[in-house]
Amino acid sequence: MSADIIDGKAFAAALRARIAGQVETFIAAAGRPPGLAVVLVGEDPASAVYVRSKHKAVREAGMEGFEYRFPADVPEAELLALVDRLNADVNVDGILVQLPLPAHIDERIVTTRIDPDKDVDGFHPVNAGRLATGLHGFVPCTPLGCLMLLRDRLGDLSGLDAVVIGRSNIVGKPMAQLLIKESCTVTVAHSRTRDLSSVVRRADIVVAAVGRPEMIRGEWIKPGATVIDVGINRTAAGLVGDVDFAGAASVAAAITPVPGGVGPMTIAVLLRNTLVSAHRRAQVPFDKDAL
Ligand SMILES: NC(=O)C1=CN([C@@H]2O[C@H](COP(=O)(O)OP(=O)(O)OC[C@H]3O[C@@H](n4cnc5c(N)ncnc54)[C@H](OP(=O)(O)O)[C@@H]3O)[C@@H](O)[C@H]2O)C=CC1
Ligand SMILES: Nc1nc(=O)c2c([nH]1)NC[C@@H]1CN(c3ccc(C(=O)N[C@@H](CCC(=O)O)C(=O)O)cc3)C=[N+]21
Ligand SMILES: [Mg+2]
Repeated sequence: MSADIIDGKAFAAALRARIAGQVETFIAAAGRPPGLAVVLVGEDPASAVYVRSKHKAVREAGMEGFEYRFPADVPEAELLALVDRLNADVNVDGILVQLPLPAHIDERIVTTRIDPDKDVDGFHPVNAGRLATGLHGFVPCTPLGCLMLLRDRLGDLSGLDAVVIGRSNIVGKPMAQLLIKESCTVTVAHSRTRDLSSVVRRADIVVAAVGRPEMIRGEWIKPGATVIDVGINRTAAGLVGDVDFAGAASVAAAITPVPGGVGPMTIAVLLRNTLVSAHRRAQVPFDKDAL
């Protein structure tokens, strides 16, 4: 193995410590803590684990967490009524409805009901549009976390060839938007891409967000590339990413592990977005780029 391992867990811990410091300053100025509401529908064990670790991180940062749980068969209208109440609650700066939702609930309707200025997930179409057009708004946590790791590692990304594998609204598309903004030459691959290995082969930056265990092979990676593995796959062998880690690590310059790479960044950026939201809503000045 020759690649450096990008320690997302350590980077996220340092970011969370800086956030905790800024939370104290915010409380002194605003007289209340930043508040994040997390809504969980159903009993999916993986979702329950994420929600618990989000909550722990919220409290450790000195923020206030509001947690709501519904049974899997909750009517959509009841969920929307909660979103309306949270939109109106002055102590709530951020609202996160854990996805996926049960099949009888339309995720688009729920996501679109959240006030875009409390949408710390960055999933509302208004925030997607803001990102696409260069306006201020919330950027989805996972892609922004990936970008922070890339900038920390590579500095200026301009002119680099980047390939994003996956085109979901929550990871692939916003990741591509961020890399375009960084002046990378961006290719977005997906299930209909022909000859994925050749597409990956030319990339200086590979971001894998597919949801298929170890499908991005080490032999596809250009020597010296930086590999960001977003995938979280539970297999008999344990938690693995979308990248063949051992194979890729023998040719890449740097690679994120799973676990301990992108996942912890997602949670740290969620806290960051909530802190930014609190400052905006309370009209307390804040330099988010200094975090
Ligand atoms: N670490 C973290 O914080 C997070 C991790 N994740 C993980 O990231 C992964 C992706 O998540 P998400 O974007 O929500 O997933 P989706 O299932 O929404 O999207 C998967 C994407 O991968 C593409 N794809 C599927 N099969 C192939 C293939 N054989 N070749 C090329 N592309 C393919 C799909 O293409 P098409 O559009 O054509 O169907 C689609 O665009 C998952 O493992 C998920 O668990 C997700 C969010 C946060
Ligand atoms: N509204 C919404 N917002 C989300 O941001 C959201 C969501 N729904 N639904 C599910 C996905 C997935 N996601 C992860 C968060 C943290 C880890 C994480 O902390 N992973 C650790 C440990 C993983 C483990 O042990 O299970 C790691 O990779 O090291 C992973 C994945 C957020 N998501
Ligand atoms: Mg659904």
